Amino acid sequence: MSQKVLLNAKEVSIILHRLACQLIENHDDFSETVLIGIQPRGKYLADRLAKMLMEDYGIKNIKLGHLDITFFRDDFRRGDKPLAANTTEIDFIVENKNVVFIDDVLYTGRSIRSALTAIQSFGRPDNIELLTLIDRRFSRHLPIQPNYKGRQVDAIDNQRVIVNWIENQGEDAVYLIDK
Ligand SMILES: O=P(O)(O)OC[C@H]1O[C@H](OP(=O)(O)OP(=O)(O)O)[C@H](O)[C@@H]1O
Ligand SMILES: O=c1cc[nH]c(=O)[nH]1
Repeated sequence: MSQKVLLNAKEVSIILHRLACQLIENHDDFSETVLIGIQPRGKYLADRLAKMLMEDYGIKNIKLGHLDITFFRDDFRRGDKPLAANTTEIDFIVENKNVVFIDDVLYTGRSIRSALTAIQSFGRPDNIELLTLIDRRFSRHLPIQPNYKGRQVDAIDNQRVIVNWIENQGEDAVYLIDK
């Protein structure tokens, strides 16, 4: 299996700081904004960005949640994937808020489509944006695009982008692998 490093730890760090600054540019003190990490892998990126916003940029009271999309996927009853639900943790109101979905990779857009349905149970946000570390462009099945992206990647269908975080894999790095 061949493997190529797309981003090393230093590059991930630079990109995370840029994304944090772009969020601040658009969301000011975040008083009307909530960050939602899409489970399972968007959680790591969302947690990291929230920590950075608070500790490195002095933003107080970031509202951070995690959204499980398992039962909202369009392949849910098809048996295409083993079922492994995660937790949803949203202990604030999303009604009339600016919601920022956060995920590590945007590929077909189907996960984000599921998230758009799942969030409806929590109210009607004013608007929803999408932040992704990796945008696999030219791969979309749905008209969904990121508002904030770390790096655009061209990859073919039998390749996969893998995002590792210190918190789960012991390193910050992004790889492109041949499946
Ligand atoms: O835009 P999409 O095609 O939905 O792919 C993006 C999703 O894929 C990954 O999750 P996961 O590995 O759980 O899902 P996957 O098996 O569909 O790639 C990743 O963390 C995104 O959530
Ligand atoms: O390359 C891809 C495609 C979907 N999801 C991932 O995590 N990586």
